[in-house]
Amino acid sequence: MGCVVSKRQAPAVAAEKERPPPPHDRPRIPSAPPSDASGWPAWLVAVAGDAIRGWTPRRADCFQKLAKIGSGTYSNVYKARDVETGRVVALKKVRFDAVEPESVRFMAREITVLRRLDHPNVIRLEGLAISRVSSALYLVFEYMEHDLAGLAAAPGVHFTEPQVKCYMKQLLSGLEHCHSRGVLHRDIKGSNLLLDNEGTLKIADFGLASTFDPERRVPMTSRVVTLWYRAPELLLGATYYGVGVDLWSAGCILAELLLGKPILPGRTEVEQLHKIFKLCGSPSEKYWKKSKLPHATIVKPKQNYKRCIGETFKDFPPSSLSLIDSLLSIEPADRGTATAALNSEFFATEPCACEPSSLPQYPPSKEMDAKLRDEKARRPSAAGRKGNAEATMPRAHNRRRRAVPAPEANAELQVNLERMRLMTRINVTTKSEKFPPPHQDGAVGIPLNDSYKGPSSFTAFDASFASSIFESMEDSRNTLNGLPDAIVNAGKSAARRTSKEGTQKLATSLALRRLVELNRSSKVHRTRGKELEVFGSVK
Ligand SMILES: Nc1ncnc2c1ncn2[C@@H]1O[C@H](COP(=O)(O)OP(=O)(O)OP(=O)(O)O)[C@@H](O)[C@H]1O
Repeated sequence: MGCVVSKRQAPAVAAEKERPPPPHDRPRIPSAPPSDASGWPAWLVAVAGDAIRGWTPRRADCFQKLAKIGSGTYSNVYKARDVETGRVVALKKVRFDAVEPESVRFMAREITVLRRLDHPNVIRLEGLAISRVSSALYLVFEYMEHDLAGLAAAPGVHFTEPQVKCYMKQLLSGLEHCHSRGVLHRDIKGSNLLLDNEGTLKIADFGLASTFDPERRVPMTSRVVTLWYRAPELLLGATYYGVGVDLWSAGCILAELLLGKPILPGRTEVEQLHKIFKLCGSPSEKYWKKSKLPHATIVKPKQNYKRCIGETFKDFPPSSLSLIDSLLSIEPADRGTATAALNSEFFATEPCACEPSSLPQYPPSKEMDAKLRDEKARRPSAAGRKGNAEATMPRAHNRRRRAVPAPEANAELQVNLERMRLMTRINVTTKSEKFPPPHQDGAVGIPLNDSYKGPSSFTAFDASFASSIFESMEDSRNTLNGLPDAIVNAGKSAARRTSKEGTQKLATSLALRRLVELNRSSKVHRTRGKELEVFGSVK
């Protein structure tokens, strides 16, 4: 039953001339002479020779940048034209530090993973380009017009059941391929599911992906996956996990497409777990005993919740409920596999999935477009500023909250911690904190909210952090179990103060709390090197 996924290519277009990138776009990495005739820089060959083996770099000036289309934690993405062929491509300029081998290795992991994959529902890495001027490295991808998050948030877009089936079928087919090639994506979410104008969905952004071997399990970091799509075992600190983490995210996406909004929009890791338990039921005593997960004693709810997926989603097509039910199993093994999901009743029941090519043609819609639309709507117009502000402000329900990637949220924490370190003169910097990047950071309970304006808004963030973290801690007192009372009390009283002294005390208490967290997560930091080592050896 169902449809065959279309494999059509994006059309080629005429060539234009290239402009050099502006100076502020250049990374601070030193330019290095090419190592050999192939043109790869020495720092890349030395550390990540495997990732580039057999490939020749393109020159960055073979591409004309047309527009910036995305900006992530580790990259800026541009729509560009290949001057030689005239094809429009996406150029992902990756951020890394060429003098830090671990940073280069982390960046190269995305390339190695992508080169393992070859499927119509997985983004294809077409090549790599190097700028001789700035030593920047670009990943060259086929260009995709939309992403699922942006499309779902576009005004007036509502997906029918055959459309949802069409998208889900493609997502699960892509995941089936990744898993069969030993790749865990570890960041499945709407903005990483790209769509072209032919209706083809491709899984993108393998920046957090990892290889795995089900026969030889090795510990991996639990600091992966954007919060709203993060499986409970990761929230509980699991370091041994498998395909279940991607299937959980796929279950969240399926329910989100049918509901029209995210189903588990938690603001902190504790709140996220709470939302999961309220929907999926509290884990059994057997689960807690068996799992021995690191954070289990800290976040185990006192109250017992009954599973209520059927009641919550009573308006969903009945055949979707058993698939959602299995994908959102607390026990990872009960989520099955992508293949089992593709064979589920949902896809065999009428109405069947539509053909990708029959999907409506949408105007370009990316999560970034939705973000810009929201920002524009939020800015009062000149008339509004003159006194009619209310008329120009979007109503809260018109604004769709977006998933903030966990790495971004933790990057915010990282920057603030750096400042706190300066203020408090407590030096807790370790190499493992610097690399792997901020998303590996081990803190719990960081508020993610719409008001986040980036790392520069220290004061505003400080205030919201102070109030919301302790409010949420009051809500779920379990967060504080395990932290010394002195730290908790210092943090609470500091949060109540608005004076300079109060801010410093808050900083001190948070830095101390951070020390406790670092101690707790040092195991994860240590396993990180192992993960990379194993990654290198799995072929
Ligand atoms: N091949 C592509 N075609 C069109 N747009 C793309 C393509 N690849 C990425 N983008 C856009 O750029 C954005 C950022 O890309 P990507 O997710 O790979 O980077 P990232 O730095 O890992 O981001 P994040 O931190 O949000 O996970 C995407 O959400 C998407 O909108």
